[in-house]
Amino acid sequence: MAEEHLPVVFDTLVVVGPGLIGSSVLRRARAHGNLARRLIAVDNSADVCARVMELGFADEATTDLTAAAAQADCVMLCVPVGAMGPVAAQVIPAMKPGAVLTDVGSTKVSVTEAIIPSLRADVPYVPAHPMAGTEFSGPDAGLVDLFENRWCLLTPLEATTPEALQQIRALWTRCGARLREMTPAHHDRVCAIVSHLPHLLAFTICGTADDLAEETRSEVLDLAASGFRDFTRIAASDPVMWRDIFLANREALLEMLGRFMEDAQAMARAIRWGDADYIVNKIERGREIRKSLIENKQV
Ligand SMILES: NC(=O)c1ccc[n+]([C@@H]2O[C@H](COP(=O)([O-])OP(=O)(O)OC[C@H]3O[C@@H](n4cnc5c(N)ncnc54)[C@H](O)[C@@H]3O)[C@@H](O)[C@H]2O)c1
Ligand SMILES: O=C(O)C(=O)C[C@]1(C(=O)O)C=C[C@@H](O)C=C1
Repeated sequence: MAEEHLPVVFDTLVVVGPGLIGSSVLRRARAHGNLARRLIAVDNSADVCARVMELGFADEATTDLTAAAAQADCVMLCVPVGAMGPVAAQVIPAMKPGAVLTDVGSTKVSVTEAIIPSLRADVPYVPAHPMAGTEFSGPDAGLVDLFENRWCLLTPLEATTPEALQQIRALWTRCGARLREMTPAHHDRVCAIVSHLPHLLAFTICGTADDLAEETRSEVLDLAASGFRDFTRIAASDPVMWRDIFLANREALLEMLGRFMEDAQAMARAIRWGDADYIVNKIERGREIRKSLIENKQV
């Protein structure tokens, strides 16, 4: 059967936090009609709720979290990772028996540990993380095809029933994503290197260049060419989201930063001693990685 003719995965889908990720799911659900029949957005900002209604990608937008949760067949938490635990503690007691809880948090150990204490035996929980995004945030930033061909990582737990896992798999597949399952700890190590460390480097290099510009009272940043500009795109990301991610994935991120600093030292040594082979080998590995991402349609 063609995807658009499939029965909906959920009757009522409640998205808490209709920002970049939440509003992209809602836009996709609205456009394709095969995720859910009724779409409710919940946000603690009345301005965001008003904007959601203007943009028209939900049937209802409300600040009343528990009233919305009581109507849900699925609640998807799309708030910053530091808010997941407190929001889940409010949502779960209000949910119908059998309704599914899921989240999209960028870290999985901290988020699952924050949610598990509030879980009920009759509310299955499926942790998920779509590996897609931009540097923008808020309800205007969402894109209907944000998840097309991107990975969505699932970290099922004891509290994940096979039926709920199937439903969340179907939801992300219908958003266009490819799926992988792994443990929360493995997820956090992988994301520390492919997502969290690159952001840390981008924030840091922008700060270093800005300090230099101030010290030398010169035009350093005016002359930024595209190498530096590529760092500034991710450095423009949301401070609350990234503060929460860095603090939530502290151990894995510090481990990857340590490894990176050792490798950067090795590069410094090769430059100092004129070890051209070392330098060329590193650059060639970088080119290979870029090529394989392009082949995998991840660029
Ligand atoms: N931005 C990305 O690239 C990306 C990618 C994958 C996953 N994620 C994860 O998705 C989640 C959302 O990220 P985003 O980029 O969509 O953020 P966003 O800032 O665009 O949206 C978050 C929304 O949550 C609302 N919110 C915050 N606290 C709330 C609370 N306590 N109750 C109700 N609403 C609340 C905000 O008002 C905002 O509308 C985060 O956990 C993030 O780690 C982000
Ligand atoms: O493309 C970007 O701008 C992103 O930052 C997206 C990105 C990433 O690092 O790849 C950021 C955080 C996520 O949890 C998943 C995806």
